[in-house]
Amino acid sequence: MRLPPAIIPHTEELLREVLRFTGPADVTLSRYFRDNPRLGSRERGVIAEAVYGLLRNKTVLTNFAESGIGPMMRRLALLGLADAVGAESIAGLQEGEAEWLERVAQIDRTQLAPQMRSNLPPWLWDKLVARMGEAATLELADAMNRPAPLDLRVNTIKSDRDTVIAELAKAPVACEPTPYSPLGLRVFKKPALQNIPVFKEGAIEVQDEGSQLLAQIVGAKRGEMVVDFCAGAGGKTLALGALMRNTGRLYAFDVSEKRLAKLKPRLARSGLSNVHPVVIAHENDAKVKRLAGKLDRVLVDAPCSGLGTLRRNPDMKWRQSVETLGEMRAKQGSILASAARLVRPGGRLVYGTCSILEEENDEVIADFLQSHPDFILRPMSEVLAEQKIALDMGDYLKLLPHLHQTDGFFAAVLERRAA
Ligand SMILES: C[S@@+](CC[C@H](N)C(=O)[O-])C[C@H]1O[C@@H](n2cnc3c(N)ncnc32)[C@H](O)[C@@H]1O
Repeated sequence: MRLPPAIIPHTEELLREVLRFTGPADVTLSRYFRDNPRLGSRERGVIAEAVYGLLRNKTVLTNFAESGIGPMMRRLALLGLADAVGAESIAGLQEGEAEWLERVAQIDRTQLAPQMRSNLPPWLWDKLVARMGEAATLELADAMNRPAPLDLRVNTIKSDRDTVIAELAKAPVACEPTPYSPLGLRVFKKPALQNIPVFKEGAIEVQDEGSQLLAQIVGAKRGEMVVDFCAGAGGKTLALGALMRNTGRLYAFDVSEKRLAKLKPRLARSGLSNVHPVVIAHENDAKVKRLAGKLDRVLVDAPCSGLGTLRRNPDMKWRQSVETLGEMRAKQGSILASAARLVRPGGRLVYGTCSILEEENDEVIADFLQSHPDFILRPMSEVLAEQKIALDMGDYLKLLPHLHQTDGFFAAVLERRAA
């Protein structure tokens, strides 16, 4: 079925805003749809797919757009829409546009130069190729250019994985257990979860399998004192609280009151009562210092470039640069150093990011270990064995979309030497 012609100017206008990269694309999209309430759900879906497709394949599509006619933003909108729904579904094309889209559709994209095909910015392409070679970088880029499946985590305070699979089947939602996380389910079609009883009852939460694993390797146990230092909207906090069986004390710190506020309704659904959200002004806040040396486990899910989450946030690759990475790294080091003071002798500090870059990962840990001789690295292979997670890793957890079908994640487990 053909789409209404107004889809083209709407996509064009939205792209104009999104491609300024002044804020996250998903925020710009939500605002645009709020401001244009007459757009139906099908139209919104198509426009979003076109915009996200354009962000994913910007290098290739910008190159194709050069051969077209008419204003550049319209050409980009048409290419995004043609990739999303096929040129034959677009109504309101002007003279020559259908033929041009037909010519573009004939191009064999696998024959394009590797860097163009990767749709990565040159600085990122160069960095990844230097580390992993061209073939692996292309595989990684291809995997990051495909939308992520929907992963769920079963909340063991409320249910278990088998029960949830059976309950979802009634909805009906087909899913399968995730390969590595013992609590994960992968759903291939994206249902409206809000109306499904197991979601309303708090038995499931949306969480990428990689993110579930990061919470799992913290190894938080019943009755412990734990801090989630960068809790945000609480994805990992909720997983940690359940792993602690709703006992002990789990502090959820964040500098963003807005993000922590989003944790509240999730907490209410989860049935957890061991979580204490605390807004801090910065990583050296007095509220942090008061807990020095008292914690069994501290998780630092650090603010990062987000380059491991390109499947969901393809705009990140265009919003980051070598300069923003440098700023991020300084912040990460400072947060990790402050969080380390909370850990009791023998306690553990877990550092994680959703970045695939060594600058934000291995290098932050190397710097930390050099300046903190009272901490040692616990090899990830050992930590995973403790948690009975069948993943083959060395010193660190390094999850990659093309190898593990998760977002890109990094994690290191550090232990404070016993006094
Ligand atoms: C990767 S996100 C956390 C995601 C969250 N843990 C989850 O699983 O949903 C990083 C968080 O760090 C917070 N942050 C930034 N600077 C911080 C600081 N100095 N101290 C504590 N949190 C900080 C940000 O507000 C953001 O919510």
